Amino acid sequence: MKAPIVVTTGEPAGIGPELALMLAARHATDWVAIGDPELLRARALALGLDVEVVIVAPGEAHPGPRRQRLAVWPVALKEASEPGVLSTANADYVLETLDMAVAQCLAGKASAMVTAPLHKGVIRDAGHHHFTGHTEYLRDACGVEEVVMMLATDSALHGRVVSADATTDSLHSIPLRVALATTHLPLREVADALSQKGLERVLRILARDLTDFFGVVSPRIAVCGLNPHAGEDGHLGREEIEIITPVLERLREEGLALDGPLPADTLFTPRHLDGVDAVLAMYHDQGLPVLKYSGFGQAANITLGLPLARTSVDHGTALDLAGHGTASPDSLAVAIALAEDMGSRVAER
Ligand SMILES: NC(=O)C1=CN([C@@H]2O[C@H](COP(=O)(O)OP(=O)(O)OC[C@H]3O[C@@H](n4cnc5c(N)ncnc54)[C@H](O)[C@@H]3O)[C@@H](O)[C@H]2O)C=CC1
Ligand SMILES: NCC(=O)COP(=O)(O)O
Repeated sequence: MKAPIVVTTGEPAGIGPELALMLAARHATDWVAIGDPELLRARALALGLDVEVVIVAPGEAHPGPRRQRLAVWPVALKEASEPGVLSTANADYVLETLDMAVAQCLAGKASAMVTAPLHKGVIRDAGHHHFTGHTEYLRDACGVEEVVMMLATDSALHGRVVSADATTDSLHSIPLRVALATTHLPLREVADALSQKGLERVLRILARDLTDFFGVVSPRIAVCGLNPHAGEDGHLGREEIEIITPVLERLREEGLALDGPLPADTLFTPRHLDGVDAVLAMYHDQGLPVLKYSGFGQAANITLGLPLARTSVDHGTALDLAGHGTASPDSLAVAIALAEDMGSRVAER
């Protein structure tokens, strides 16, 4: 029996639980949700979604795909949850769903994990002061030194090369993969967090996983500078000269195809993206606004460098929409489809 993909349902006050239910209402699903079955039943009832929530023992196989049925490996809420209302009491519940997913993936009982959004702030407020996101939590849970966050628009999930039509003047038609050199940290700490060693590790993971998971044989990666105009020859910052360029030169000697460091403002234009397989941005809000402008709601977030396959949605908890049934489940569907593909490739390597 094939191990199922598991979908952690995320922050119980957010849209995660209802997105899982919406997909189960529309399609015959063969993945297993991890979360509180009573929460899911209550949300289904409130939203008028005709979905039977079936409890399965953790690690056990899916009972078989059928539309309007959602299989769940149960984790109990710490207290009842209202849509849109955060509670620190349920932070440990959210983390327990992740721990179950990791343990079952590493034990071979799950083939990949997909995460619905959690709320980073409420988990920190609950006392997990070092928590910054799934990406870093999974890195530590899996005991690896470095991981890479990459988001990809749906159209960039498969196929060899991100090929921009040079005559296109809109980003909307361009498949994009955007990876980050740093993830969740205050902007004022970004420059200090960049190092030659870290950047080299990130580029090696990115190049390897573009090949392993996306079938790109010799990936070409465009690397952003950190500073305006990529530092303007040192007049607007020295990170390009002291950190980024030496790493790129070293890795080019090994045969990696790396462009840059390039000014980030013009890198994200059709001509510069032509033939590029992924962009490496130096920080979260340098790269992700472009990705989201290009394909918000139709993209997936992938953690590269883990010993398991993990994908996620491209959005957050959307507390403003929770409980209304109006949020789009499309990104979750994209993330699940990608996890299917990645899961089989992780098993091969
Ligand atoms: N993978 C994850 O667990 C992620 C978690 N977050 C967390 O989510 C929380 C809220 O973050 P925000 O920055 O407010 O971003 P957000 O994505 O939750 O909301 C931004 C805007 O997008 C809308 N939106 C989000 N998802 C949507 C969907 N599926 N369909 C339609 N509209 C949607 C929201 O209504 C809101 O107007 C934060 O704690 C953040 O850290 C954010 C991104 C990813
Ligand atoms: N904006 C993407 C993001 O914050 C993803 O966070 P996470 O998957 O590490 O929780």
